[in-house]
Amino acid sequence: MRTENLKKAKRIVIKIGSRVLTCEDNGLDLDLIDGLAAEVATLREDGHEVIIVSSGAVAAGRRELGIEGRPRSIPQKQAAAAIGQSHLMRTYEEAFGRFGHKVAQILLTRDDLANRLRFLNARATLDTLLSFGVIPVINENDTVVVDEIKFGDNDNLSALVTNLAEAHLLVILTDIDGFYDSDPRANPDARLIHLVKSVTRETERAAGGSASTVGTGGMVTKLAAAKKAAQSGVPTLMVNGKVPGILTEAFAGREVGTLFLPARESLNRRKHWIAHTLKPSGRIIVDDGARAVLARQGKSLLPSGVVRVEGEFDRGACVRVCGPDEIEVARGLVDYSHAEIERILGHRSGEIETILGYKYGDEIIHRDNLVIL
Ligand SMILES: Nc1ncnc2c1ncn2[C@@H]1O[C@H](COP(=O)(O)OP(=O)(O)O)[C@@H](O)[C@H]1O
Ligand SMILES: N[C@@H](CCC(=O)OP(=O)(O)O)C(=O)O
Repeated sequence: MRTENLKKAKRIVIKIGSRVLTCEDNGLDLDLIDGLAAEVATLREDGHEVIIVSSGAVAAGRRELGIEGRPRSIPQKQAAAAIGQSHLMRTYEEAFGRFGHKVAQILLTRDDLANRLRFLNARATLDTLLSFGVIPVINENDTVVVDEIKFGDNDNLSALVTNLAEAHLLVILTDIDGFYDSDPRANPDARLIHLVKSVTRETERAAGGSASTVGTGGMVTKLAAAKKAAQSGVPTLMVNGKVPGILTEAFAGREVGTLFLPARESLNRRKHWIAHTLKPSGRIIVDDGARAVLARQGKSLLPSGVVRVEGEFDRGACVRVCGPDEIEVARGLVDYSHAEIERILGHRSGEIETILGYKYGDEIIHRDNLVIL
């Protein structure tokens, strides 16, 4: 099953973490990058298309700037990313150049992917680069991001890129042999899990954060990424990128690292984008009855099931739908603004026009725009 999942993947996203790319002194590990380039070149020869999501800009740049530990302020981090990103690209260019491959830099913010037009543009650019045989190297545009438009970590970004590029496999390279039943740095008896059929709450409880000064998110964000990829119908392989030849071993069918299987029922690309790429701008609290029909019967959300609305948003915005216990059950695009929903909540759909004087439709969120979480 493992070999089949890997071999049949024509388009692969490979995420390389800061911990993999840097040495003890926090500079870029040039030998390691050369080794990875050789392995990726072999994957290309075997007919795979490869997109790299690479971290390491901040780590590489802070050494250049002589900053010890994590950069203390956001402008410091952004300055480190600016200097480190060009260093990173030069290193990839040289490493892949030895195998006759060209690389292309793509820097993204969450805003770029949340806007459907820019999302489709980014997809077309990626397709074009791949059709020219180029290896795209993607990172977050750290120099300009502020909290509101941040992916936050590259694990998350790599899952969104997997959906963007309609890739068939996500590979996460990190500094540990895979996913363990508890953080091996804290528990020496932790056991490596080779196969995760689905990321459940229990799986999530085993994941800890990052102990390093360069990594962001640790295992928590990696599991979240694997879960998002699974929802696109894509498996995720997590292996130790510090081990020379690890990709070759994995693709030869050896049981290395952790394989996360895709969900049996995957979301279509657009619904995945609604659930994971858009940032919700408010909440709609529904009653028990509405929660049950949304979750079990895949129905649209009607005004009669809404009890409260929180936040300010326009028609077309992405919002969270929560049950009476405030736990999020779904996410979707609204057909009415928060102000309109406040006026029609609790009413039957037939009354919308009388209350507002106009009507866009019977639903607050149509089922085509609604994703059950
Ligand atoms: N259950 C777990 N299994 C494996 N690693 C874990 C677990 N919980 C926490 N970790 C930590 O996650 C770290 C990898 O994440 P991180 O430091 O963010 O690296 P990267 O730069 O690759 O993103 C590991 O070094 C490990 O200490
Ligand atoms: N965009 C940042 C990386 C942030 C990040 O998620 O790092 P990591 O957890 O090491 O993948 C950089 O290039 O330094």
